[in-house]
Amino acid sequence: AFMLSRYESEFLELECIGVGEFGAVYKCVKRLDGCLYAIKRSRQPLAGSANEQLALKEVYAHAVLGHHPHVVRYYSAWAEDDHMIIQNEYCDGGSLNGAIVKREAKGEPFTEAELKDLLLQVSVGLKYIHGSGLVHLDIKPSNIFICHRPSAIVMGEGESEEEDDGNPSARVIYKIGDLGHVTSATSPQVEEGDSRFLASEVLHEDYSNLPKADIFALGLTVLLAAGASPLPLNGDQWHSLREGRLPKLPQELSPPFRCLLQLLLEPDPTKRPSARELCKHTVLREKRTE
Ligand SMILES: Cn1cc(CCO)c2c3c(c(-c4ccccc4Cl)cc21)C(=O)NC3=O
Repeated sequence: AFMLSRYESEFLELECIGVGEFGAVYKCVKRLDGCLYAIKRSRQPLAGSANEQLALKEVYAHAVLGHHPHVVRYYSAWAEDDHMIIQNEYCDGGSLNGAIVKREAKGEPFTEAELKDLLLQVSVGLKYIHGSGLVHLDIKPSNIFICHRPSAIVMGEGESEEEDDGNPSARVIYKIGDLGHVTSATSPQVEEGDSRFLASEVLHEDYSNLPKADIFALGLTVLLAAGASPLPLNGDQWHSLREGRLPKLPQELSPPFRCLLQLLLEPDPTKRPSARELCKHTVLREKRTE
């Protein structure tokens, strides 16, 4: 087009880092500030369509959620050339899904200490989202992004609002991303997320405990990081994963941690711990056992 779009004038596109039916995500550098951003460009949904609703809910959620260390940060969104564009924080460590694939390939699933760190960090992010009266509804490894905290203490004007989660030793920071399914926990318009991570009560349209559906999906997410085999989309295996039994794992986990994971997958959502309870859970708080 003769008129340079805002996307082209403000950003230099470095590489495509993801493609889906939604559109594509690019790693870009903003010409003005020289910083990296992840920018998703998707086809402008038809005005008044369900997809338009989804696109708007994503932007509303980011606007409401503001800044949190364990939620991917939102910078801007706009429409042009028949596309919707959202500019988010670029997480330099890829997605948790990518990390799981890499570790599996090397035959090194996450250790119990790493699994506890993952569960604790994502619980802190979920506590913030749930505390804002919202639910994510698409928690899964490909929607959790990794930032590598700089090893040296970065001098200079640190961002004051990023309160630390009190974990000085963590070199890896997990951030909840893709808010495309976020909705109100109390007056929800539920757009189901990935069926592999869907709690059975949501499949049966029981929306009375939506925050606990995020907890269920988080339980399956941690199990995958622990080395569980890929999750079924449907069928008998799908149902047996929702009867409260843990799938086979390639590693022995300590009984207290196994119990906690089992609780996350409880068929009865009221028996699953809340994000707030997980953040205080002794199993996750104790010093590293090894
Ligand atoms: C596929 N993919 C890869 C990455 C980079 C990981 O090193 C990524 C990011 C995002 C997103 C994203 C997800 C959903 C909506 C908007 C965006 Cl920008 C997708 C991403 C996002 O919001 N921030 C990212 O880093």
